[in-house]
Amino acid sequence: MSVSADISPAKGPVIAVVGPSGVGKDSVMSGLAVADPRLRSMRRVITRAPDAGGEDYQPVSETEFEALVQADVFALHWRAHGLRYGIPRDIEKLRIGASGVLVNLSRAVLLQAQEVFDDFRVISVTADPEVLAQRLAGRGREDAEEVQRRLARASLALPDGLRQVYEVDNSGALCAAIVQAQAIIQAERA
Ligand SMILES: Nc1ncnc2c1ncn2[C@@H]1O[C@H](COP(=O)(O)OP(=O)(O)O)[C@@H](O)[C@H]1O
Ligand SMILES: O=P(O)(O)OC[C@H]1O[C@H](OP(=O)(O)OP(=O)(O)O)[C@H](O)[C@@H]1O
Repeated sequence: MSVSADISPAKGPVIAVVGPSGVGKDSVMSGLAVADPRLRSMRRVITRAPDAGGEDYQPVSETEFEALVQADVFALHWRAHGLRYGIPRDIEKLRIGASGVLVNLSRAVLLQAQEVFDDFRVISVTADPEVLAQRLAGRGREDAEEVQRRLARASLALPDGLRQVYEVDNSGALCAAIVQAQAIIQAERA
């Protein structure tokens, strides 16, 4: 009788990149993904207008989003900023053979995410409050009122009970934050 070895490729961790609006989550994620092609990025489903710019996302209507919820398509979904966001269960396929899958999550769903994903890490991106205000205004995706609403949510704390949380300060140059995040990911891999 022969015993066959398990040769299925390993699954990379789910790496949540979190922090206040405008802190640089999408910018850090893009920089990490460019530097390491084995690091994948999860495309989110969002009830946002299709032409809003910024991250690559799948735009859907409220009705379409609700149909996806009912069809149990999402591993995680939440509401914030008047929008609905979903992470399809397909994220598990993206993990196969990857060094990790980056995903932009709400700080409010992290404990749930820790239960859903068997290998889950959090990179918490921070920046000084005045820097946040400048970046949000400079990005130009939201109007002034929405920028104020987002700034009011900036200090939301991370939940207690997260097992693997690492902080990256993006108050300065973006490349410095990317280097910090790379060091964290590589140290965890070693
Ligand atoms: N370190 C940085 N220095 C200068 N501008 C930055 C830096 N990081 C991000 N930005 C800019 O700030 C804005 C918000 O960044 P973004 O990645 O969209 O943040 P988030 O995804 O956290 O909302 C964007 O216009 C981006 O180009
Ligand atoms: O609960 P919080 O941690 O405050 O996060 C709320 C939402 O804000 C971010 O969304 P989005 O990417 O649309 O906005 P951002 O790019 O301005 O951060 C994040 O991905 C969450 O969906």
